[in-house]
Amino acid sequence: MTRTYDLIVLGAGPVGENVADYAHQRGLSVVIVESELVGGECSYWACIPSKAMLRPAQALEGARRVAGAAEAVTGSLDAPAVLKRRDSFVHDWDDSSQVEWLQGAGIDLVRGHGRITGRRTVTVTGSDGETVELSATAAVAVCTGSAALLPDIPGLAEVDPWESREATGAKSVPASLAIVGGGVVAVEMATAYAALDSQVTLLARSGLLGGMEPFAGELVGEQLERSGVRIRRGASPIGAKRGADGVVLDLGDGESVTATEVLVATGRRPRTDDLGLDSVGLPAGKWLDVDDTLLVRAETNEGDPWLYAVGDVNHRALLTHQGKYQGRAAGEVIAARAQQRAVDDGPWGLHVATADSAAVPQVTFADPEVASVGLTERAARDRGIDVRVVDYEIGSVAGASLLADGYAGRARLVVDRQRDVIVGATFVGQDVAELLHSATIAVVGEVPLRRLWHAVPSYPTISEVWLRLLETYGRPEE
Ligand SMILES: Cc1cc2nc3c(=O)[nH]c(=O)nc-3n(C[C@H](O)[C@H](O)[C@H](O)COP(=O)(O)OP(=O)(O)OC[C@H]3O[C@@H](n4cnc5c(N)ncnc54)[C@H](O)[C@@H]3O)c2cc1C
Ligand SMILES: NC(=O)c1ccc[n+]([C@@H]2O[C@H](COP(=O)([O-])OP(=O)(O)OC[C@H]3O[C@@H](n4cnc5c(N)ncnc54)[C@H](O)[C@@H]3O)[C@@H](O)[C@H]2O)c1
Repeated sequence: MTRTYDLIVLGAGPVGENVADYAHQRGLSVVIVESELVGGECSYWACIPSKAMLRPAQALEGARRVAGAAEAVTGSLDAPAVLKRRDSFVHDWDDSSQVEWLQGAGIDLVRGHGRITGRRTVTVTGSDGETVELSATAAVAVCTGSAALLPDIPGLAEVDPWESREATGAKSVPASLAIVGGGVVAVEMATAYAALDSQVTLLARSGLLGGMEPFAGELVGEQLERSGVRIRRGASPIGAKRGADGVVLDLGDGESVTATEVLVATGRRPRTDDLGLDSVGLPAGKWLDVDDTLLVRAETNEGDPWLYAVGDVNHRALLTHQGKYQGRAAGEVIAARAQQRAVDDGPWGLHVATADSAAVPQVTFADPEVASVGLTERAARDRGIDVRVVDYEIGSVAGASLLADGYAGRARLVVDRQRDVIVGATFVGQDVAELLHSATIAVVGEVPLRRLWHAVPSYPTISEVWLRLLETYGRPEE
């Protein structure tokens, strides 16, 4: 028998949960389909366990940088205790509390692998092979996320490399770890494992943290090297094999790297390969291209929109908070269209994810932290914006020097001169993560610099860097 709902959500990661919740709050009946754990990658194998592993290192380093406290720190991290605390944050990979939340929110759950079988229909195959047929009156939202992408390097798959799941879920710390990649996963895991006393080698083909302001990768790289990480810039393996001493990566220039384990952190692929997309004329294994209302741009939606893609799977911004933001818009717009209410789909409307292209915030939890929002200088210039950039050394701010002896960090504002507004901001330094939302509000709110002079930062906090940046930019003309 087919079960009918207004909305079927495929994937109960953070994004699917938000689509389901917001649509349900507007009166739609909703079923969510999950093949693994309710809470998704973020809760069990990504954001939460990685940050739980990084926080003890950050606390320890924080104390080491304050004379008086530093003398009280006599040892290194207790790896089993760090991993035990990580386990508590992922509830030992048990999703009962999140299932309880779904029940409380009035959302039905069907466990199993969902496949689209035609317009508004889905078949779910459970782990016992039993199937459940679902049909939607309004929409199907694909929120199936992404998985690690393994590059086509001869021998790599055969050495059973770690992907992000193994790195965030490890039960012990390998004596040495080679990391392929120089992006966020590579940098965060290098930080965590180096602090846990693993000998880490980073193979960063195109440097560190590409796509961010160049000084972010430079400052993070310098600190990683100070903490004992070997960084091989421009290096990428051309072959891999497992020997008696661990994995041997051939760098192709006569050199090789040997490590107990190798972590491959070279990006993501969409989880659309076994989703039945061909039944509605879409190719398998590709990112799903969407408009600002998260509606898939495809023939199947012409005249009768029903298929949405939200979160990582649409490749707009592979971040939990940004996917959840999309999820709120998608849940609302699906309900509005189902109830024939007006759709507010102009820029910054209730039913769109405008910030995806203008103001994506991200914190990389390395040492130093990298907190950025909006456009880098380069991206702003590429968009033809009349840009002026101001930089300031955060260590010169009283709040920063009190926070840590010898505080090192830098802030940058990217200003659109014509409109007198900030289009991008980057802060690199210890404990700058919580500073980021002020910049996000300035970018999204398009607050004129002239007005920002009236936003007075408290003394003595790191926020005073805002004032220093404005002073560096210059007081407005009368
Ligand atoms: C190591 C690591 C650390 C990260 N840290 C951060 C961070 O600190 N901050 C941040 O913002 N982002 C972080 N990210 C990114 C973040 O994890 C993703 O952006 C986020 O998980 C995307 O959410 P989602 O709901 O789109 O997908 P997912 O979280 O991947 O959830 C998708 C769900 O769909 C289910 N599913 C897939 N196919 C099917 C199917 N056919 N049927 C039924 N269910 C299906 C999956 O089992 C999964 O539960 C990190 C990523 C990694 C890899
Ligand atoms: N704190 C956070 O917000 C956080 C943390 C982790 C991950 N994430 C998200 O997860 C996503 C995935 O992160 P990621 O680090 O895996 O991907 P990424 O796209 O950020 O970085 C991939 C890196 O791998 C390198 N690379 C690609 N192919 C390679 C090859 N064949 N050989 C050597 N190097 C190669 C690239 O040059 C790049 O440096 C990101 O989009 C990120 O936003 C966010």
